[in-house]
Amino acid sequence: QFHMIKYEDLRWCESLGQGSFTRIFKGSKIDIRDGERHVTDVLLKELDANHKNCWESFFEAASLMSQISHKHLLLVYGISVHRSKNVMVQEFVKFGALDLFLKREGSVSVSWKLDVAKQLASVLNFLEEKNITHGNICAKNLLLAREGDASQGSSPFIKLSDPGINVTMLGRDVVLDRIPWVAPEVLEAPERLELECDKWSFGATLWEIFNGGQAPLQGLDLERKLQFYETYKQLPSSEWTELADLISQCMNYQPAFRPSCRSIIRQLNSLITSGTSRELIAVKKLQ
Ligand SMILES: N#Cc1ccc(Nc2nc(N)cc(-n3ccc(CO)n3)n2)cc1
Repeated sequence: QFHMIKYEDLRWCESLGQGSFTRIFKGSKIDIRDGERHVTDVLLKELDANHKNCWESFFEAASLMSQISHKHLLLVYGISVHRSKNVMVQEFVKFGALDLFLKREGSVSVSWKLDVAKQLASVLNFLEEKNITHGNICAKNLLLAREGDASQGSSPFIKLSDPGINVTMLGRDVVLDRIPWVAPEVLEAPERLELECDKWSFGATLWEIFNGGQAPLQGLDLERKLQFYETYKQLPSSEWTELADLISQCMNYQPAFRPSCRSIIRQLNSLITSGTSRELIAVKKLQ
């Protein structure tokens, strides 16, 4: 179910960092099509050799992404296996991960943030309709294909990345470190990863988007992160009550009480109307 790419058709360029058990590089792939040489920018995601036992899960995650297509789902060109290297070859998304962009950019408009949130909600709705759980929704896995520029009125465009190695394959500490993105019920039973888990993670990701890409509960050690769930805590709420309400609805400790994607999209639409007028009033006050 995968296009196999020949190792010799790939070129590695600079390293771009690492995820859990993976390293990512900018690269290029070379295709010869109708006698012409085509060079395409790609993102090469290498699975650490010492985690070879996860390679099925690594590729399974990617194959999920390549069996369905959606404008906000990252395109996976295929995989390349060569000696001890397992590599996933993805489309290179121009502006990289959203969390780093938000940290770098600092101030993007409320409508920019809501536009990104709505795009994420729409791809989650698409996955929900196919009864597919992503399992690793967070700002780091949202890639920015278009920056969008408020002054030019062009809007951002995001792509949801592959979920990476399945949470059932990860050690407990890695799962604990994913608090507060990982739904509480997944801690108890990782195999019970269900659609509702993505709603919880959506709430944590919305919090990131409206907090400048800062990681929620950053700096808490694993013990304190676990206590956060054991004492049913909520993330610090925004002054914007409607936004805070949506985040806490998504981050409901009872999975069944979390809103449907349609409800999330409806609530985002009403935030967009109230949010942009709030912003206009704020701007008028400044003038
Ligand atoms: N400076 C800079 C810069 C870095 C990366 C890209 N592009 C890109 N393309 C992808 N397909 C995936 C990713 N990822 C980044 C983190 C993860 C974790 O999942 N993925 N980055 C563009 C600019």
